[in-house]
Amino acid sequence: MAQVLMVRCGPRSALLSPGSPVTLGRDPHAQLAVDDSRISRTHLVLTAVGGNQVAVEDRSSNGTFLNGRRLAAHLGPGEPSVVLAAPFSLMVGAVDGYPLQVEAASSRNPIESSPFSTIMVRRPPSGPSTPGGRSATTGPTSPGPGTPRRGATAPTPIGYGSSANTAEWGSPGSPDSQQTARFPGVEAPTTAGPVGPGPSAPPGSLGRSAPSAPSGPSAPSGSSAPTGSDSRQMAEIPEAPAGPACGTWTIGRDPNAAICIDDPLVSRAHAQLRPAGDGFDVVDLRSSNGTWINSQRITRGHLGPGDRLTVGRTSLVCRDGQLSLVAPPRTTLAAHHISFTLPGGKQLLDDVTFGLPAGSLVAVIGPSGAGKSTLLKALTGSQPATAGTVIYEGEDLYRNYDGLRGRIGVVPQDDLVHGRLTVRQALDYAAKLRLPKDYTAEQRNHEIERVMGELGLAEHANTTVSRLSGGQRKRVSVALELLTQPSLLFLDEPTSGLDPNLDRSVMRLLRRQADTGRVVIVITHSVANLAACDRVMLLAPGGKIAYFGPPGDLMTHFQMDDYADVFEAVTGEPQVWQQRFAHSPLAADAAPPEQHVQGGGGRTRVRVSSAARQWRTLVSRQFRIMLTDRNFVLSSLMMPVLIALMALAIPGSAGFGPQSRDHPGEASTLLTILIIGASFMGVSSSIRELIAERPIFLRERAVGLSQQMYLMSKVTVLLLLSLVQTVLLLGVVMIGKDGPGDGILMPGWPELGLAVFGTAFSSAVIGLLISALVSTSEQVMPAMVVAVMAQLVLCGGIIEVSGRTFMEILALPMPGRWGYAQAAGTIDLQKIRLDGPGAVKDRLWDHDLTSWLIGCGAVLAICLVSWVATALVLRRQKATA
Ligand SMILES: Nc1ncnc2c1ncn2[C@@H]1O[C@H](COP(=O)(O)OP(=O)(O)OP(=O)(O)O)[C@@H](O)[C@H]1O
Repeated sequence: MAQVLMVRCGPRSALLSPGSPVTLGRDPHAQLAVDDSRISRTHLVLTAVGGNQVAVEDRSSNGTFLNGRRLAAHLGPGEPSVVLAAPFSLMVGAVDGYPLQVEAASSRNPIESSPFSTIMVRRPPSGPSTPGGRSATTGPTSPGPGTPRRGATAPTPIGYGSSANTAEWGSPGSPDSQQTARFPGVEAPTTAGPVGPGPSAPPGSLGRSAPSAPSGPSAPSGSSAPTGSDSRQMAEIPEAPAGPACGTWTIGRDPNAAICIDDPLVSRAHAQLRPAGDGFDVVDLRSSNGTWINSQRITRGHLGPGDRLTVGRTSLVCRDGQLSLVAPPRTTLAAHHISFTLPGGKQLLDDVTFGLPAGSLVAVIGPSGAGKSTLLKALTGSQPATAGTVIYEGEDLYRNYDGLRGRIGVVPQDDLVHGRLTVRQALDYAAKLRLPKDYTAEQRNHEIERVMGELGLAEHANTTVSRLSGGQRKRVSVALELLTQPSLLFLDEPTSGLDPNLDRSVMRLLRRQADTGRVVIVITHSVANLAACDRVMLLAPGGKIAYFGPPGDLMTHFQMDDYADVFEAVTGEPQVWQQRFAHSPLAADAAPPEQHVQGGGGRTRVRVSSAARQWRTLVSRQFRIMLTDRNFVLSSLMMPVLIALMALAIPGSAGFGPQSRDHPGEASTLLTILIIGASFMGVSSSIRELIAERPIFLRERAVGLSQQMYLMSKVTVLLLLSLVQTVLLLGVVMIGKDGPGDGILMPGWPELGLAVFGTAFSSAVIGLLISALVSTSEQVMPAMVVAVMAQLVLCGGIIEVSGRTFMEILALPMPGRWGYAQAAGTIDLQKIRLDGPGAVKDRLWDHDLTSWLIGCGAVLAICLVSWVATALVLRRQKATA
C-alpha cells in the first residue's frame, strides 16, 4: 500500500497521497504557498505515483533545480515530469532557492512540519565589518572544510518539532526541554571560531542543512537577497551595519532582523540583544507579546549563562556566550495530578494525570456532569485546578499563564462570531485584535486567506456568518483561533447539534489540525468518529479518569460493547473504574515523563494590539454590525420619531412657552414624555449589548483584548446613537410645538436638547450595567421595564419627589430625575406654568445656573458610576472555557 508522504518547503507542509497532487506556488491557495516574486503562481506540481515515488512537474518561469540542474534537463522526450530518486536535492525558484523535502508521514507519528515557526539567523553585526562580511575581531582565518567561515554563514532556517515527531506515547526519560540545539551562526562576537551546521553541530541539533553557504573571503554578500516573508530562508546575508547599531542584534519577525522568527506572536522588531559579560543585555522593543527571561516578563534585563530567553513560541538559552535554540519538549501538554475542589468540598476533578505529544488528537467523553468542561478550563488555565500542575511546552501554565495563553486556542460551545459579519469581515476584525500591531493589512490578509484555505472557507468568504450551516460556523470559530497559529487547540462540543455527516467532517478537520503538529483536545458527546482520534479520555463523575488510551481498546478495557453500557457503569461506580484504570498498563502509558519545568512569571496582562487600535477596531466593528441590522437601524431611528409624535399629540399650542388656561399642564407633560422617552431610548439601545456577545468578549479578552477599550467602544457608539436620537426627537417636536425662551446658559432649544441627550446617554450607560449584570438574554426585558418605570415615577414630573427624603434618595441614581430638573430649569417651568392646586414643585427646577450645574454634575456622576460598576462586573466575569 502506498505510504502517505509529507512534502515540506520551509515552514509549510502538505500531505501527498495518490490522487491528491500538491501544488507549490505564489498563489495563496496553493498547498505550499510561497510568497516570493521568484516563484510562479503555480510553480510546480507534485504527484504521488505509487511505491512511495513522487513525480515533479515544473510549470515555472524561474525553474526548479534537481541536483543543481534545471528540471527540464532531466526530462526525457515528451516527459512532463521527473520521478525523484533519493537522495536528491530539489531547489525551487533558483539553484540556491527554496529546498523542498519529501518524507514519510503518518498520522500516529506526528509530522515534523510544525506550522508554527521558522527561525532564521543572520550573521550578527559584530563590529566594523570587512569586505566579504568577515568580522574584524576574528581576522581572516581560513575556515576548515565543512565549516563555513564566520561572518559568511548563510541564514539558516530552523524548524520546530523534530524531536516531537519521534515522540513515543508516554515514553519515559525523554529529554524534553533539556534538549537544546546549537543555533548555527548565533554566537557572541567575542567568541572565536566558526559555528555552523555540519560536523561540528552537536547531537540533537535542530539545524537542517542550510542552503549551501558561500565561503571564503570572496563570497558574494547580499547578491541575491529575495524579498517577501519567505525569502528569508534563502537570503544572502547583508553587510553588518556599521555605526551605532554595531554589536546589537535584533530579534523579530522582520526579515532583516539578526534573529528572524516567523511567528505571529513575535513583533516585527521584538527585542534587542547586546553582548555583555558572559551573556547578553536584552531590551524589549515594546513588543506586543512581551520578552521573557526565565518566564519573567522584562523590558530590560540580562541574559546570563543558563538563562532562557523567550519571544513568542521560541526559547533560546544562553551558554558559553552563545545562544542555543531550546528544542520543544516531546510532551507538549502534561497534566500532573490535577484536581479541582469547590470551596464547599465538592470535587469536580480527581487526580487527572496524562501527557500528550505534539500532533495528538484526543477526545474527552463521559456522562453529563462528569467534569469535562471543568477539565477543559483547568487545562486552558481559564479556571486553574486547585491542586496539581499543567505543563505546557515545558512551562508551568498557571505560573506563566500570560506568556503561554497566546499559544492556546479555545473554541467554546457558543459561536464566537458576530452573525451579522461576513466570514472575511469577522476574520479581519479578529486579526486586527489578535495579531501584533505591526502586521500590515497585506500580512493580515495573507493570514486570513491562509486560515480560510486551511478550513475550506474560501468560497464562503463573503457569506454572512448567520447564513452558514452549523458546521461552517464552527469552522469560522476554529479559523479565528488559527489566526495566531496556536499549538494547542481545545474545542468544547464542536459537533453538538450537527448531523452525522457534519460531525464526521468536523472530526476530520480536527484530525488534519493535529497532523500539522498541534495538540487538539475535543470534548464531545458523539462517539461515532472517535476512531479519528489518537487517544480517548473517558471521565467518570467527579472528574475521575476511567479510561485514557487508544479508541480501539476502550471496549476491551470495559469488556462491554456499547458506549451506553460503559457510561452507565462509570456513572454507577466511578471510583471502581478509576481504580481499575489506575492499575492498568494504560495508566503507565498515559503518565507524562518527568520534565524540567520553567518557573513562572505570574499573571500579567499581555495586550497584543495597542489600546487606540483596539478601540478603533471595536468601534468600527460595532458600527458595521449595527448598520447591517436593518431592524435595529429602523427601530433606533423610528423610536425618537414615534416619541416625538406622541409629544405632538398633547393638547395645547403653548409648547414650552407661557402656558394657557385651557392646557395648564402642557409643558410639564411634554417634558415627561421627552425625558422618559429619552430614558427608554437609552436603556433599550444598550441593554442587550453585553449579554448578547458575552462569550465573544470573554474569549477576546483571554487573548489580549483590553476590557477598558471594549467598554469604551460601546460607550462611544452609544454616545453617538444618543446624539442622533436626541436630534431626531427634538427635531420633530420643534415642528409642532413652540420652543422655550432663553435657557440658562444658551438658547432654549439646544439647552433643552442637552438635558434630553444627557438623560438618553446616561440611561444607555445604565443599560450597559444591567446588560453586564444579567446572566441570560431573557432577563433583559423585565429589567428594562423596571428601569424605565422607576424613572417615570421618580423623575419628579408626575409625583412630587422634592422634600420627601425617601423618594429623593431613591431618585438619586435616576437620570430622568436630573434630566427633568435640568429641562424644567431651562424652560423655567415654575414661572411659565399656571400653578393649580395640584402643581408639583421642586427646588431643583429653578431657572439658575446652580440648579442647572447640579443637574449636569448628577448626570455625569451617574454615567461615571455606572461605567465603573460595569467595568467591575465585566472584570469578575469568567470564561466558560
Ligand atoms: N461553580 C460550580 N459550583 C458548583 N458545581 C459546579 C460548578 N461548576 C460545575 N459544577 C458541577 O460540576 C460538575 C461537572 O460540571 P462540568 O460542566 O464540568 O461537566 P460536563 O462533563 O462538562 O457536563 P456536560 O457534559 O453536561 O457539559 C457538574 O455536576 C456541575 O454541576
